[in-house]
Amino acid sequence: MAAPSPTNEPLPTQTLTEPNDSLPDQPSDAALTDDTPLGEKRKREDDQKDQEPNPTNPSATPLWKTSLCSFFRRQSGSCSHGSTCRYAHGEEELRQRPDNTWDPTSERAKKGIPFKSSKKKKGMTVGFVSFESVEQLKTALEQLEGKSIGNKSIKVADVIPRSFEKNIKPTTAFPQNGQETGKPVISGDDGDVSVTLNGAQNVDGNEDNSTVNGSVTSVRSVRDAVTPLAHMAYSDQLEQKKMSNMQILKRLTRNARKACPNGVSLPEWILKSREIGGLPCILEGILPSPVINGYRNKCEFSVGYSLQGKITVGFMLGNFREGVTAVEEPINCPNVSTIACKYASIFQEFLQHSDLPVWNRFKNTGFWRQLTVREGRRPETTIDSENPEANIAEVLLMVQVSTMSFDEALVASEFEKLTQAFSAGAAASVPSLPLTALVVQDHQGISNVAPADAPLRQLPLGKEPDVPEMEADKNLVDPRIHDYISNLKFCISPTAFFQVNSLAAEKLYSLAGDWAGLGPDTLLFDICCGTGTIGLTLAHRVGMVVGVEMNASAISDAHRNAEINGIKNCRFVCAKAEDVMGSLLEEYMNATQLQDECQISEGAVEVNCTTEEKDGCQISEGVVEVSCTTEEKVECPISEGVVEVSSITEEKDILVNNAEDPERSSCLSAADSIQEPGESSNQELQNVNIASEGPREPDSQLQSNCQSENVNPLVQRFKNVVAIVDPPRGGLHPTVIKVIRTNPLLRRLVYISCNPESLVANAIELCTPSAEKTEKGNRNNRGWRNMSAAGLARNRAKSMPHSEPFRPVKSMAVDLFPHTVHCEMVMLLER
Ligand SMILES: C[S@@+](CC[C@H](N)C(=O)[O-])C[C@H]1O[C@@H](n2cnc3c(N)ncnc32)[C@H](O)[C@@H]1O
Repeated sequence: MAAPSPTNEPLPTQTLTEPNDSLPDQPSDAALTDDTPLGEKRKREDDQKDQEPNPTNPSATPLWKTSLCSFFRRQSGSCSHGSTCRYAHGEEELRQRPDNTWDPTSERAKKGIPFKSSKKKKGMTVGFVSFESVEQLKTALEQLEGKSIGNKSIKVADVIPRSFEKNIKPTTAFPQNGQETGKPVISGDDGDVSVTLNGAQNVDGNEDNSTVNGSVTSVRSVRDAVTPLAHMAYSDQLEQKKMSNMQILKRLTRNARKACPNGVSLPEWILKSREIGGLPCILEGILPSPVINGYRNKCEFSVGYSLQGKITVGFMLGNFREGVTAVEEPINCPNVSTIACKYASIFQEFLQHSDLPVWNRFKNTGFWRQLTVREGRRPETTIDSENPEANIAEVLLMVQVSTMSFDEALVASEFEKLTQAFSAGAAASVPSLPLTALVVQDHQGISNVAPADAPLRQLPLGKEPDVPEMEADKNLVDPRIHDYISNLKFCISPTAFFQVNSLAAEKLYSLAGDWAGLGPDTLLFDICCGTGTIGLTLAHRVGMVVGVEMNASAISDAHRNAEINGIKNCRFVCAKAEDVMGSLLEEYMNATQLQDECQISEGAVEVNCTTEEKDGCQISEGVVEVSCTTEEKVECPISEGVVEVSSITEEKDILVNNAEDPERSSCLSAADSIQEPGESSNQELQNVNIASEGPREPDSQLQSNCQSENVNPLVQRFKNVVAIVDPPRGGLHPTVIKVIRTNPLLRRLVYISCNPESLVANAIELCTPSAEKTEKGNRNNRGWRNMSAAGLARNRAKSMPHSEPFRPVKSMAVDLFPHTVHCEMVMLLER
């Protein structure tokens, strides 16, 4: 099969839109496109029920038969609703709308504004309209300008034309692609939407000068799209990020003030915020990245067509939602390494001759979708910021494809050619490029963001001399690369999260550790732990780490990382934090309460173990005698007395010897836990504690945790329970926030965020004082759809169970992403 000509891509021209609410039941292809998810029909039926007219007087419903029925048209004149369908079965039945317009997909509407074809994806506020000629386009512009649908106005905007579309009459250069013809696009859920004519809108919306007749005077470069701050000195970039983070942080104060319930006094931190310009706490500054150029250890390159119409591997100039589909080579993007650029270029060259098509974002068809280049560095004590690439020792390539409906033999042969192309390209490069593993990810979804469980297949790069052919073909080798943070080695599998700027991440983690107030008697929860980086780099500073992560490969990496670095005081749980955090905290806190049950008499404490503990921990006597001094009593908040055990040395030794046996690991903890805090060195602790769990299905994981480690006595030795959370861009799940907020023993929380907006939203819930009487959440309230993240958080804060709020203590930005607007934010919350 030949690669399709770029002209097969529908020509993005101009978007024409209106909000959904003006035409709530729009059944045209705009609303029911090929990508209409399952369940849409049902939705439509529901809509229909809502609007069911009186059959004797259909015109009582103003929208009755004002839109064409797409089912009727698609199914060649049949529709299950028959004559009761509220949509028009054909042009004859079609009625004019109350605003005197016609269904824009109808012939009558088209008579008004001629056009060639249109395209819109469900849920998008923009659509694309193509025209037969410049004249047609001009007419449309004139007629559309200033038009409104309902009470919302139509906006017309350009999309960036690809150069092969420039100065060529669309009628001759771009034959109709045979789909979605003759339909203007109607959509939008938030009011104004744009009509895109032969060009693409700029992300910023103000730099583009592309014109409607297809000649572009200026479009944004890939450098500007990917690294918009690259034109500034690095010190100015830092200043800009600091200022913008300050503005975002101020929202926390404003929103928490707003959300503070009537009759409850404003917390001290809000009152004091006036002294620091409205900030919720001091922003200590911004930590610069140790490396400014070529720092990204992971780049995801899209496959598509350039402005010149050439198959290209690189970055999109904007996003699809904005009508931008052009992909440009990653040249001059200072955050990308030359190694990554070279691999993009090798792949691009390969695609020019491939027999399989590149992915078409409009039609959701094609084969080649994306190339991910992941780099692993050598350990290094001194940072060569001038030449960070000198340290790159390993490269993992992951090519995303959509194999559906392609011939297996053809696919296999293309994969073979791909392997050869990468291997030859890497070897031919001067100096040669590292190439550790090549993986193919099969993904059918609309966007390139594949689910964590999308099938992966490793392509053998060459046969190991001592590996039999069969084995090599079975891809037995684990496709992983390695990187180093804080002198620890990290194993990274293809889909596991790993900070893209490892050297700056090192700074981030150590700052988080410094703020978390760690010590040998600290139990650290590393929530959203990925490959275990935070917990493992801080493990030597705490008694124990419990990491929670939903990505099974990342958890498996975390286990391996603990092992290769000889760290034994970590337990990793593979589950969604919202599913297990409640139980995990309960598990540890329950154990704490057991200690509270200790009876202190004359400085001696008797710890009564439950039968379960006895069985689990093999403390045969069932009673352990401990003694404590008055002074120690004051120091130990858990048992009101620091426990000292004199008679279990032997027991401990036995347990240490069994450290390899996971069944015994909690017993190790038990024995160790009866040590006086600070008595055993942390190293010693590392030698005795092994409590890690392999990746399992998130749901079964929790059960198994609960069953196998009903009460983990290890917690008894911890005075200090701290959480470091590092959630994805969306922030923490509301359940996790609630669990953290309502657990009174969790006094300190370090929040690391790659999106300060979601940090603020989560902090509103964590820091707003409780009302005397908690409001019940209204599940039926659909107003949330239009709420900001902060508004939603304020709303949720009202139904937060009565609990002591946290207060923001300090914050610091850490720049992991030079040349871009992004930056990490760390905030310490205490109560
Ligand atoms: C920003 S990354 C941080 C990873 C890690 N702390 C690090 O620095 O490498 C967020 C991590 O949260 C995980 N994640 C996302 N949603 C989650 C959830 N609901 N429960 C647990 N982990 C989640 C992701 O898989 C990802 O590994």
